[in-house]
Amino acid sequence: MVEVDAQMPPMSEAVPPATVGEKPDTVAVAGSENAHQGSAEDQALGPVDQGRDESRDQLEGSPVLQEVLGPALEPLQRFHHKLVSEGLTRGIIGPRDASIIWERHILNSAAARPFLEQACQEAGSRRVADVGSGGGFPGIVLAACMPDYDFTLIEPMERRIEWLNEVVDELSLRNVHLVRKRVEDIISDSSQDPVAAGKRRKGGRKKSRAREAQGSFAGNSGQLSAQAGARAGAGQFAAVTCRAVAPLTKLAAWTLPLVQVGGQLVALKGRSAQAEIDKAQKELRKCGGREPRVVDAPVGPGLEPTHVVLVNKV
Ligand SMILES: C[S@@+](CC[C@H](N)C(=O)[O-])C[C@H]1O[C@@H](n2cnc3c(N)ncnc32)[C@H](O)[C@@H]1O
Repeated sequence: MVEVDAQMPPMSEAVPPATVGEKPDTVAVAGSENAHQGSAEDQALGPVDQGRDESRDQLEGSPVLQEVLGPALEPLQRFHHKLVSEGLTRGIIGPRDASIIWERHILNSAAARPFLEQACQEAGSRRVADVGSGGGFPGIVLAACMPDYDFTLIEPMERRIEWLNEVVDELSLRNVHLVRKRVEDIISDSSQDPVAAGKRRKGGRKKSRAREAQGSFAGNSGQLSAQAGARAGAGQFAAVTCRAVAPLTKLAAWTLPLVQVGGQLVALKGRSAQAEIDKAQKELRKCGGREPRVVDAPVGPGLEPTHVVLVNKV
């Protein structure tokens, strides 16, 4: 069993300075760039069992995978294979991740599914955004598990977008749109809020135009698509999910503006979830978040549950 704690490392380690012309990939976020000290996900998700066999996934061949993932198991096996064979060298997983990809990353991501289905049903839409998808957690896993839902994966780093685009093609996912932007830029570019719009103007049109030119990928096409970019904006999603991106004090403003009224934030979090909520009360309310709460999310039979923070948008 793996202890899962999706508490985020300090933002200085996690947020790439994404101005145009800069290479965000050179900033340590996750994977090989800081592999010598463990990936950001390693740091974010907590300690792992030191005595295990590092070369073989602990859940390989387990009936739990079929039971939890159902028809999504087949595409996710391909994702698992790609993570094992290329993930380390491409900076997607850390050196200690190979034996825990199923539980710590794939099943952990899939645990958000029932909460997203419920949120979408209540909001009357099937549009979901994953903010800071990294190597595809939870967005790729959820898109494979929920083929009738529309997923927009928001990720600013070029190298990760390239990886995600390959994954979308190799898994034949037809319900994924990739948007290469920082989420706060998406929000300010689409916001009707005069304060946010004012900030945008002050921030300079040049920079913002250039960022737009970075564009976005439409899933399963491998091509740039302006349409996919236009789909991501304030108030457009029934549910927004995320994992290991930022503390709730920051996530409030990075996620709730994307959620439509009547929708929900569904954030995968670690054991400090309640403490994060307590700290972020003011920020959550300011962004229209109500009734923040932590719920246990089953990961699979015999596996330790994870935690999900739910926040209603009013
Ligand atoms: C620690 S990684 C987590 C990745 C993935 N969610 C997971 O659980 O494995 C954080 C991710 O958030 C992305 N990120 C950081 N700042 C962001 C921002 N302002 N907008 C969108 N994504 C951001 C990073 O590029 C990185 O891929």
